[in-house]
Amino acid sequence: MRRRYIVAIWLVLGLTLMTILMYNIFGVSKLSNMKTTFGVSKRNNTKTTDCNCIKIRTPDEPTNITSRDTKEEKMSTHKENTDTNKAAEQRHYGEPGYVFVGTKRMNMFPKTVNQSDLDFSNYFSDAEVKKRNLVLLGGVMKCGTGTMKTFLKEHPSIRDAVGLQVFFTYNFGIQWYLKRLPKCKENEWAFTRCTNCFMNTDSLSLINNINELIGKRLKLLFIIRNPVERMISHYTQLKAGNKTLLPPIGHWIKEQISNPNTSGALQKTRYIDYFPVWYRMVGDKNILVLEHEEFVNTPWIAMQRVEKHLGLNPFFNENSFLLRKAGKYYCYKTKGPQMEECSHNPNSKGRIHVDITEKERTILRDYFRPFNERLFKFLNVRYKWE
Ligand SMILES: Nc1ncnc2c1ncn2[C@@H]1O[C@H](COP(=O)(O)OS(=O)(=O)O)[C@@H](OP(=O)(O)O)[C@H]1O
Repeated sequence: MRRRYIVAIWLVLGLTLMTILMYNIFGVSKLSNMKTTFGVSKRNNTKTTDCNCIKIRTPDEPTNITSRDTKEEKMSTHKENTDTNKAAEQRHYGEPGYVFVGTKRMNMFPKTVNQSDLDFSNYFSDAEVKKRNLVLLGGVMKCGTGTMKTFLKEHPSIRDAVGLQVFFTYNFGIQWYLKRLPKCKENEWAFTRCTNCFMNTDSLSLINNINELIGKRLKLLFIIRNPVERMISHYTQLKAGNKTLLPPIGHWIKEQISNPNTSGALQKTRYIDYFPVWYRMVGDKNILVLEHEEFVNTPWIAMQRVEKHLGLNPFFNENSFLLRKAGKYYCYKTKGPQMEECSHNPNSKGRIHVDITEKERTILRDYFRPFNERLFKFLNVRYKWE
């Protein structure tokens, strides 16, 4: 009899334990939308009842979201543009989420978004939108864009559109961008950079739409660099972030050149493939292309070109910059308590490049020569890139 009681007690205990376990598993499966797909926190795809967040789709987001939402896509560690664009298609506001830019996990969603925020008129009137002057540094990655941003921010007529950096590669809906553009007075410019926009056709169409909305007040800025050096810089950056998987530079170059249409590194460096479409989009007078060597060696000349391009009052001159002893790069000069100082660490950007043989350099040089020739003709310049 006593034995039966003990068995019964064990049964009850067992059943309770099983129920708790089942409940937990069920609960977890309900929350499985917290898993990541395409590097996007799926929390943002859940309905109100599941996670207490609102599913928001802005009018200009693609409509095929639901079919994509159901797919369990494996998260890859390395996301180039194609993947990030796919990711953009299923992005929604809601609880904080994140995206992967390359392998970097970045927070991107505003913490709270009210349903009413969907109403465009909550932000600004049509007339106000037209007051946004935007200057976009559209690339190219590894050509000095970070330093250009540091310098430009010093100009009294430039307003940094902080929240926009890099995000033009994603389609969050046009309001998302417009909302983050600071209001500008007549002679002021909101500035942001988007180094990956250069060869991203989705960015291009998004930017084109924004340009239309702001009354074609968009000016574009690009910095380009000797393609061989840009490739080595690109590889050096990859190497710094991915020490094991990357082949030696010689192999990497061969790999890129045998897959020219899928190599993001080559695409970014074949400048002539993308400039015509940018020029067509904004017209010749709204686009300025600078060259890396000039920017590094005589930043005041490059910055004066930018001022002229934007119709700004002269602010930068040779005296605005400081080259520290044994330093490679100029910085913007400020007055410190005792002496002239740099507004930022000029060595915060710029890596020591990996070694590369002359033969490997020649392979790159030969590959890019015809593209460079076409570019020079297009831009009507000739850089010393050999
Ligand atoms: N102070 C200063 N002045 C002018 N130019 C500078 C400066 N610091 C860095 N650099 C150059 O910028 C290169 C990095 O380019 P980006 O800032 O576009 O890189 S990134 O795309 O944001 O990663 C960087 O490339 P690497 O040296 O190949 O790393 C430099 O050529």
